[in-house]
Amino acid sequence: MEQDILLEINQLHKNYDDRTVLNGVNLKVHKGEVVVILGPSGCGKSTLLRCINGLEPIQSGDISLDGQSISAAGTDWHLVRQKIGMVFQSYDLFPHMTILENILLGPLKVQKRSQEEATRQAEALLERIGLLDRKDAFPRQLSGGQKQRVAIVRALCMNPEVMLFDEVTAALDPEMVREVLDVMLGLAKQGMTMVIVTHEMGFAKAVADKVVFIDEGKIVEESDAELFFTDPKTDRAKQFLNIFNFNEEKG
Ligand SMILES: Nc1ncnc2c1ncn2[C@@H]1O[C@H](COP(=O)(O)OP(=O)(O)OP(=O)(O)O)[C@@H](O)[C@H]1O
Repeated sequence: MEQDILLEINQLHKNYDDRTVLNGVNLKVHKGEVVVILGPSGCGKSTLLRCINGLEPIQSGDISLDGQSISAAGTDWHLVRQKIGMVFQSYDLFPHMTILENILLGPLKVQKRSQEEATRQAEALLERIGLLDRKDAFPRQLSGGQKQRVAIVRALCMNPEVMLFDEVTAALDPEMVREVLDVMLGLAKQGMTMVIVTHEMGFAKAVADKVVFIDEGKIVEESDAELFFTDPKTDRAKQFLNIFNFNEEKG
C-alpha cells in the first residue's frame, strides 16, 4: 500500500437489479487530496459516493479506508460512518431541533463525547461559517445556503477523515451557491480530504487536485485538475466541458 492513500477502490461493480451502474471503478484518494468527480447525468457519480459510504450494497470489488476493507462482510458501519462525512443535496436537518442540537446529535449520541467538549467544537465551527449567532434558531428560520453550511458543519463535528459531497449546491438559489462553495474551498485549503460531485465547473477547477471523469459507469479519464480543464484527453470529456460552455478562455 502506498503510504498516504486514505481511500482505495478496486474493481467496484454495482448493479440496480439487472442494470450495471458502476462497471469496474478503480480510484485512489490520498490524504489531503481533493478529488472532483465529473460526468454526464446518470453516469453513476452519486452511486459511487453512496457505495463508499455504505449506503448501497455492491456486487463485487473492494473499498478500503486507511488500508482496512470497508466493503467486506462484517464491516462495522457504525464506526466507518464516523470516519466518512457525507453531505447531500438535501440537508436533512431535524426540523424540531435547533441548529446546535442538530450538530451535537452525532457527537453526543454516537460518539458519546462530553457535552462541553462537543459544544465547544460545534460553536467554533459555527463561528467559522459565520452562523454562531444562529445556533439556537430552528432550520426553518435559516436560508437554504445557511442550512447547507450547517449540514457541512454537522458532518465536520464528527471529525471525519474524509468528506463526501454530493451536489450540495444543486438545490440552492444561485445567490446562495457561493457561500456554500466558499466553505468547501476553505476546507480544501485546510487540508481536508474530499471527494466532490458537482456541476459547478468553475468551482471544480478551483478546488480540485484531481478530476475523475466517469461515463457509463467507468472512469474514462483521470487527471491532474489543471490538465483536465485545459486539455481533456477524451472526446467524451471534451463534449462534457463544451456542454458547460467551459474552457480556459470562457471559464
Ligand atoms: N435506487 C435506484 N434504483 C434503481 N436505479 C437507480 C437508483 N439510483 C440510481 N439509479 C440509476 O443508476 C444510474 C446512476 O445514477 P446516479 O444517481 O449515480 O447518477 P449520477 O451520475 O449521480 O447522475 P446525476 O448527475 O443526474 O445526479 C441512473 O441511471 C439512475 O437512474
